[in-house]
Amino acid sequence: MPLIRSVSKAARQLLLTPACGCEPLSRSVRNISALSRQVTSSDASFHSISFSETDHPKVLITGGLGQLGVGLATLLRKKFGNKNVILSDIRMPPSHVSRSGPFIYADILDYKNLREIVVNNRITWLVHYSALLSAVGEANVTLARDVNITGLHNILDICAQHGVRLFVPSTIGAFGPTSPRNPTPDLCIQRPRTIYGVSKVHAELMGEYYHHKYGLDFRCLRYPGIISADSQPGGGTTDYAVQIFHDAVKMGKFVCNLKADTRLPMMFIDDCLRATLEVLEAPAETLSMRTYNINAMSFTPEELVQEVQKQLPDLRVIYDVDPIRQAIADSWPMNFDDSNARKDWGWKHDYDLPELIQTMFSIISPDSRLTHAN
Ligand SMILES: NC(=O)c1ccc[n+]([C@@H]2O[C@H](COP(=O)([O-])OP(=O)(O)OC[C@H]3O[C@@H](n4cnc5c(N)ncnc54)[C@H](O)[C@@H]3O)[C@@H](O)[C@H]2O)c1
Ligand SMILES: C[C@@H](O)[C@H](N)C(=O)O
Repeated sequence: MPLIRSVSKAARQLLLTPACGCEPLSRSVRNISALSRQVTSSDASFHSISFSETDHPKVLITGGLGQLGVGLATLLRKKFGNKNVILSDIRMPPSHVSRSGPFIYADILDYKNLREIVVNNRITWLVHYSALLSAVGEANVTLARDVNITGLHNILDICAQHGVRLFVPSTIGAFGPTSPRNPTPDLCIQRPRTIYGVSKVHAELMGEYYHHKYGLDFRCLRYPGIISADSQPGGGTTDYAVQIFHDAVKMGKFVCNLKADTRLPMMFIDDCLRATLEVLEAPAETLSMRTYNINAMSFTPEELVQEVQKQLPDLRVIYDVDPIRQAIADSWPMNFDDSNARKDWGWKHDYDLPELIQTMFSIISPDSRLTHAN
């Protein structure tokens, strides 16, 4: 069985080189042959991997041209070196992204191409950011199902077969109207009402199942709505909390598509990306779970407007509620309980609402423009 031999060799190397950050593969060596996707013996010799050449992980980020990927690549490249972090997406990278480090075309629905990229680049960590977000997903359920569920299956199989540590973000959207909403704990009823939420619960459960069954080193954080100054959100329900800063500065006017009293958990991007690196680096024995809530702040549009108006008192706000986004927001947590993340691997946010406002306005000046990754 050449596949078993090559995986056993990789497992031995992993055990000898813990600095690569990968968990022992003993369980996956026992179980990997049970993986549903058939791997031929010629594939198996192609898979032969060694992590002993480097102390740094070799990272692939899928869906890397969205709101979060470029920022994460910048953070990881500072720590692990430019050539060790590859951004990928199906869109054309803007020139500043191409110049900043390796970029590769990768469609997560193309299993063979994805596997080739992982193998040829000796990937040891994969951050799976490709997804259709909540509002865009409701507008195109079939595509959301393909990208968020079929795409995830490709990622899971490839990572399990090649001993790759896998990070998949989940979301406040993985909860639904029957979940406790204030606060929402890690373990409770999850019955989301969006294809986005359904696909994220599926990702959480499949990742945890592959961890237990095949030893996949799966790590998952449920992000709140993420607020960034220099990258554009990709079509979610929490997008208003980014847009308000730009519209306030450029136009002095903001049209809010959620009701004034809609409370949602939110986080500044720097906290989100640091949490991602921290959980990826956390020793496996500190992780009592594989899927954690992380939290920072929680506010309503009205509260955010009040804070923004302290900086720009002339800002005018109109509420023009989008019923689809409002129904989604009304089914999501108002506050997140992230006590397990704080206890297990020391999670601590840096940005509350005042620091967020100060930082956003220090980046977005009247002369600034949103950086469009597309
Ligand atoms: N931004 C947030 O507020 C937030 C909150 C919670 C969770 N998340 C999760 O974090 C991840 C990244 O979020 P984001 O805001 O950067 O998303 P985004 O929508 O901005 O970017 C997603 C990227 O996926 C890419 N993509 C789509 N189809 C693809 C395919 N077939 N193959 C490869 N790539 C494909 C898109 O081109 C896009 O660049 C997502 O999984 C999202 O669910 C984000
Ligand atoms: C919350 C998160 O998953 C995303 N920003 C959305 O609103 O869809």
